[in-house]
Parts: sequence; C-alpha cells; structure tokens
Amino acid sequence: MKIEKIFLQNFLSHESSEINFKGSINAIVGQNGAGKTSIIDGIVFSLFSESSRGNIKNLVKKGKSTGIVQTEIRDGNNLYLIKRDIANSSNDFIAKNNIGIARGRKEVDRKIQEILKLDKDILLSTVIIRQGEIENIFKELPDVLKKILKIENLEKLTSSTGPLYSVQKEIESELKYLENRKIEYENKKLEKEKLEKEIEESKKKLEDLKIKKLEKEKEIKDNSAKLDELKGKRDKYLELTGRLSFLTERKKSIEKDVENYDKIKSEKEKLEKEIEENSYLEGGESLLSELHELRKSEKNLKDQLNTLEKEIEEYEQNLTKKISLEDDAKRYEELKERKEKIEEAYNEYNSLKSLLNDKLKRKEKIENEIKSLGNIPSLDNVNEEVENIEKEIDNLQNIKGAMKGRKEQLIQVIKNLENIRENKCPVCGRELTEEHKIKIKIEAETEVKDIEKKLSDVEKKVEELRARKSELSNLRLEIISKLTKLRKLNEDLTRISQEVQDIQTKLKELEKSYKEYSEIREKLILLEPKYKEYLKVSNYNEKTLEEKKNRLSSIKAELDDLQKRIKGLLEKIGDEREFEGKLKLYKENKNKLDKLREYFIKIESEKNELEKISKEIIELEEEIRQLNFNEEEFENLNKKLEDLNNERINIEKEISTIEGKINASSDLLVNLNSELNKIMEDLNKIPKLQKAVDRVEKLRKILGGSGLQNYIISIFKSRIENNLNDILNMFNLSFSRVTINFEIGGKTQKSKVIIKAYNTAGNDLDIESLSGGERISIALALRIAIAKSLMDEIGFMIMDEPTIHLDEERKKELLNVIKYSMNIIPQIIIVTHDEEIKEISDYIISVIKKGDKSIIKQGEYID
Ligand SMILES: Nc1ncnc2c1ncn2[C@@H]1O[C@H](COP(=O)(O)OP(=O)(O)OP(=O)(O)O)[C@@H](O)[C@H]1O
Repeated sequence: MKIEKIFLQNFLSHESSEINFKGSINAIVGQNGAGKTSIIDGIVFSLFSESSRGNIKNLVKKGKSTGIVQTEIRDGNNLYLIKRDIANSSNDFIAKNNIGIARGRKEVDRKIQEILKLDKDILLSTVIIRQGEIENIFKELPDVLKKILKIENLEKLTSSTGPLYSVQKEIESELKYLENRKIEYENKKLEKEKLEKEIEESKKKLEDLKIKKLEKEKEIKDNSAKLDELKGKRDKYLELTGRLSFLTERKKSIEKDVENYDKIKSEKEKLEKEIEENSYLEGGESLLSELHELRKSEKNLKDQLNTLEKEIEEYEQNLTKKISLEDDAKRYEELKERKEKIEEAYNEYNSLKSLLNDKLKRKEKIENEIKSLGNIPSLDNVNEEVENIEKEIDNLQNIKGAMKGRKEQLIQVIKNLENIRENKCPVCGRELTEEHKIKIKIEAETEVKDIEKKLSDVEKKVEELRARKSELSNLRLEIISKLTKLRKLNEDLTRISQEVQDIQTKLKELEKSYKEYSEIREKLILLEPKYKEYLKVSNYNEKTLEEKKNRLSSIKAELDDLQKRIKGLLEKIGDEREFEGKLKLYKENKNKLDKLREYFIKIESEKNELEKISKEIIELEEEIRQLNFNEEEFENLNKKLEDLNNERINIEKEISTIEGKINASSDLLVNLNSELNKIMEDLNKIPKLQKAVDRVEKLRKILGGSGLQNYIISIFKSRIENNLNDILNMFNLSFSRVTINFEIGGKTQKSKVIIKAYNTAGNDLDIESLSGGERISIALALRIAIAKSLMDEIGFMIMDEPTIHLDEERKKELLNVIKYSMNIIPQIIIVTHDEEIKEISDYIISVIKKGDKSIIKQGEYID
C-alpha cells in the first residue's frame, strides 16, 4: 500500500498544495516553518481524522472557514481516494476506484481501518514516526504490545473500574434492592387489608343513603302536586287583580274628563259664533298670495325695462360709430384683397433675390478658382521634351553597349597576352617581343580604364535623363489634372452666368408688383386700428334696434296692466297689514274649534263607558273574593319544596362521593395486588443473582491475573523477535541475535521490556550499553518488525525529522538503516533538513513559504 498523492486546501499554512510521492524515498525539504510537517499532519488527518495540533479546528488555515485534505492511496490495482472536510465531518467520504464506499466521518474512519488492516494507535507507534521519537519504542513497547494484543482491554475489563467489576457491583446492588423489596411486600400487604375493610364500610353507608334518597323523593312528589294547584289559583288571581287595577285607573281618568264637559261646551259655542261673524275672511289667503305674485311680476318687469333702455342707448351709440367707420373699413378690405392677389409675386421676387445672391457668390468663387490655376504649361511642349529624352536615352544605351563590347575585347586581349607561351602573336602569327607585349598590355589597360570612365559618365547621363523624364511625367499628370479642372470650372461658370441673367430678367418683370405690395403693406398698417374698431361694431344694425324698441313698448304696456290689477286687489283688502293680522287670528280660532269639537265628542262617548266600567269593577271585586287565594301560603310551600330538593341533591352528592371512593379504592386494591405479584416475582430472582455474583468474582480473578497476559504476549513476542532479527541481518550489524523479554507488571508495578543483543562472540549486551547508532538501528528495525508481524506487507513509513538531535555517527547509522529499509518498505516519506538524507532520496519535494502561504515545488530542490 502506497500513498500516491495528497491535496491540501486551506490546511494549516497550505492554501492549495498538491504533493505527489513519486519516489521510493521521498524527502520533504524546506526552511523552518515552511509547511513540511503540515504535509505529515495532512496524511495523519486524512487517515485517522486526528489532529496533532490540538483541536481539529486548529487545522483550518487562519481566516478560512474550513479546509479540505484529499489523499490517494494505492493497494495493488485499487486506488482509494479519501476526502476530509475539517469543519464539516458529514462531507468526509472515501471512494474505491472512483466508486464511493463510505460517507461521513465515523463511517470513513471505520472503512480506512478496514483497508489499512491496522488501527491508528498501532500505525502511530510503528510506521509513522514523529519528530525525534525513533527510540521511544523501547519505552513504549509494553504499552504498544498491550494495545496491539488488546491486553489493555483485558486489564480494563477486570480492573476495579472495568466492566466486569461494574457487572458484579450491579448484581450486588440489585440484591440489596431486593432485600428492600421484601420489606415493601409486608407493608403493601397491611395496606391491602386496611383498604378492603374501608371498602366494606363505605358500601354499607351507601345503602343507607339510597333509602334516605327514596324517602325524600316521595315527599317532594306530594308537595309538588299541592304547589301546582296553588300556582293555577295564583295565575287567575293575578289576571283578575291586573284587570281591576286597569279599570280603576280608567274610571278615574274618565271622571276627570266628564267634570270639564260644561266648560268645554260653552267655550265651543262662543268660538263658533266668533267664526261666523268673520266668515268674510274665508278666501283672504288666496287674495294675499295673488297680490304677492303680482308684486313680484311688477318688479321683474321694471328690471327688464331698465336693462332694455340701457341696451337701446348703447346700441344707438355703436350703430353711429359703425356708420362713421364704414368707408375706411371698405378701403382696408379692398387693399387686403389686392395684397393677397400680388403676394405670390412678392414672395417670388424675394426668393429670387436671395437666389441671385447665392448664384453671384458661387460665380465669384468659380472665377477665383480659375484665377488660382494660373498659367498652365503647354502639354505638347512637355510631350515633345519627353520624346527627345527617350530618344537620347536609346542613343546612350547603344553607345554603352558598344563600349562594353570593346571593353570585353580588350580584357580578352590582356588575358591572351598573359597566356602566350611562345613569343608569337596568336592573331597574326608574327613574332612578339616582351616589350611589345607590355606595350600592348599597357595600351589595352589604359583603354579599358578610359572606357570604364566613359561608361560611368554615360550611365550618369542616362540617370539624369531618366530623372528628368520622371519629373516631366509628374508635370504631365499635373497639367492634365489642371486642364480637366479648368474645363469643368469653365462649364460651371457658363452655366451659372446664364442662370444669373435669367434671374435678373425675371426680377425685372416682378419688380412692379413688389413695389405695389410694399406700398399696400404700409397703408394697411395705418388703417388696421380703425378696421379693428369697425369689426367690433360691424354686427350692429337698424333692424335689431327697431326690434329692441318694440320690445320696450310691449313691456311698458304689460307693466301698466299689472299695476291696474294690483290697485283693484288693494281696494278689496284695505290695509294690508291689518288684513293679515285678522286672517291669522281667524285661522287660529278655526283650529282651536276643531280640537274642541273633537274633545267634546270624546267626552260624550266616555260618559257612556263610565257606567259600564263601574259595573265591571263590582263584578271583579266579587270574583277575587270568591277565589280565596293566599300569597303567603303559596310562598311557604314553594320554600319547603326548594329545601326538600336541596336535601335530595346533597344526598345524591354524598352517594356519588362514596361511589367514587369505593371505585378508587377498588382500583388501588387491583394495583396493590399486581404490585404484590411483581414484588413476589422479583423476590424469586434472589437465589439466581447470588449465584451470578460468585461467578463474576471468579472470572475477574482468572482474567485479571498475569498468566493469561504472559501467554498471549509470549506467542506474539516470538514473531516480533524473528522479524527483528531478519531485518537486523539486512542492516549489516555485528550482532548474531537480538532477544526481547517482557516482565508483565501488576497492579502496582509497570510492565517492562528487556532487549538484549548478542555479539558474534556470544556475549549478551544490554540495550543501554549499545552505541547510539546501534540503538537507532534496533529501534527502527523493531518498529518495522512489529508492523510486519501485523501486516503481510508494509506499504509505507513516514518519518518527521528523524535525524534531529543526532550526532554525526548516529546520523550515519540511521542513513544506512533507512537505505536498507528500502528492501522491506517500498515507500518512505521523510521530512528533513538534512543534506545527507536529501542525497539518499530519489524524489525531492520542496516547500517554501511566501507570505503566510506554503508553496510546493516537486522533483527539484530549492533552498
Ligand atoms: N491554522 C493555521 N493557519 C495558517 N498557518 C498556520 C496555522 N497553524 C500553523 N501555521 C503555520 O504553518 C507553518 C508551517 O508549520 P509546519 O509545522 O508545517 O512547518 P515545518 O516546515 O515543519 O517547520 P519546522 O522545520 O520548523 O518544523 C508555521 O509557520 C505555522 O506558524
């Protein structure tokens, strides 16, 4: 089993670090505080969810809410992925070959133990070695073995605080409890007898009360019949006395009215006479209302008359004004009409004028542009010059060709001269002297030089001509463009001049109308105020004035007629105030008389009723006397019945109380019986429990003794011892054998381990007397040996700063041992500062700290 990879997120100083363990010996290096041990902490946390820094929450990077550790472990073909979430344990999970097999902290812990086949205590005591703790194994071995072999649990099982002892204590306390139950049984039995007696007494009392209740019920029945009879009489009595008191009251009221009879009669006759005398006032009311109506109409007509008179006066004034303004208004309208007629010509004149301005500006601009073109050189002249240059270039090119030909001839001559073996002219065959040859060569070379100079002059000339030709080509293009522009401008100028002329002709035609329009406009401005005045009065006319006057005369006639009618009415009424006063009194008297008549009729009918009522009163008084009803007798009987009912209710209450008591006591009795049965059942357990106490006691003695522990340890010890010697052989030490012996401690004495090494001479040496290096080798071998005894194959070993505090000698030994361990353990992970460990490692993981963040560099070394 190998750890392949670990990923730390917000874990201690790591923000996001992925570490691959690719080598056999993987060295984790870096400065103090860089975050090396944190990687080991990450592995331990991911395997056992355990923090080596106190509280688990301390593992979260400061400032973050949680941290994640993800580890990949390979076991043959199986790849396990373990994910741990520090703050949220329910997010923990483990997957096997990408398929989830457990979730949640507890389940994941259990699964890992199953996969590793060892629990955390054993791994932490063997293959995971914390800073400077290699040799601790010698001290811890007894405890480690106890842990491994679960002897610890055996001790715990039998100790005075262990489960067996508690079982024994529990049974003993149960027995004690059962002793108390015996006493309880006796007490409950007495209680039961007392309860049974009480129930008997209550039942007897209940019988007596039931008889008493029957007697009361009979008495109530008899008295109820008597009371019913009295109630009938009482109802009749109340009815008769009620009627009697009503009639007595009525009689009193009638008698009072009858006393007034004569007084009312004379009053009525007096009023009748007075009304008769003033009968002429009948209909006076309608006369008055007619008079009021006529007066209202009179006022209305007078108002109309006033308004109309004012209206006519104003109308006459406005009509006069209209006539005086009529001529000016007519003139205004005529001018306005003329103005509208020539308005179009006026507007056209104005727009043509502005158009003319624009055209003139445009014309001036074109003329300026033509001027700016200046004198354009003749295109023909330029063409001719170009033609001449081309001819000259051709000519010079020919000369150049001829000179080049001559130059090559001369060079060939010079070459030939050099190659002549015999002093004979290769051309003519004549003899050639050396001087002659030199002379020919000098002449030829001079001519070559001369030709070269001429060639260069010709080329210069050709260049100059070409430059001039290109200048002329540009000039030509410029001339063509200017000529094109000039032609266009001239065309524009001709067109625009024609347009200007046309506009001017048109303007002349329109000038007369334009002037007339301007004059009319002036005149209209002068006439406008008068015209506005005229418009205000233009609707006034003679016909309407006549109509208004006719209306005035008809209102006057109407008013006259009305005033005559008012006069006639006043003649009938006389003084208006006095008439109104009389009329008011007349009406009041009439109302009074109506009421008196009504009252008089009522008294007359009451006189007849009085007789009847008196008779009925005498009859009623007789009937009441004969009824012979006594209210006191009724009250007493009523009270007696009420008392009897209360007594009956009390008896019933007493009955139900006793019945409830009997029921409760019966329930109590049932409970008591069942409790007594239960206690009896408990008491039957006593003999069995006594036997159990004896047996547990015996078991504790057997398991607690050192014999059994010694036996278990001795079997396992031989396996470790054999493994240890095999490993030590590989470490190349000079011992023939190392032995391990235990002294199992007791309650007061601690267990002890005695390790002895035998040298080749056969002498045994105590572990304390060995060299430091030898001790470290044996310690490491011992750790591996224990792990090997428990696992078929040890996958990895983790060491945090194993060389810390070691001197050079021991360090060297340790390095050897680590190297040799490779044969037994396929993967070693070491946190170290030590250069020599780096040297024996085949994979370096460097950790550096930037700010508060750890950064990983793999496969290379960074100091
Ligand atoms: N919860 C945390 N958040 C952030 N940083 C932390 C936290 N807890 C501890 N540290 C810092 O993490 C750093 C790394 O600690 P670690 O023990 O891994 O260092 P190291 O490289 O093993 O150092 P040394 O060689 O001194 O043992 C330390 O500087 C420590 O102060």
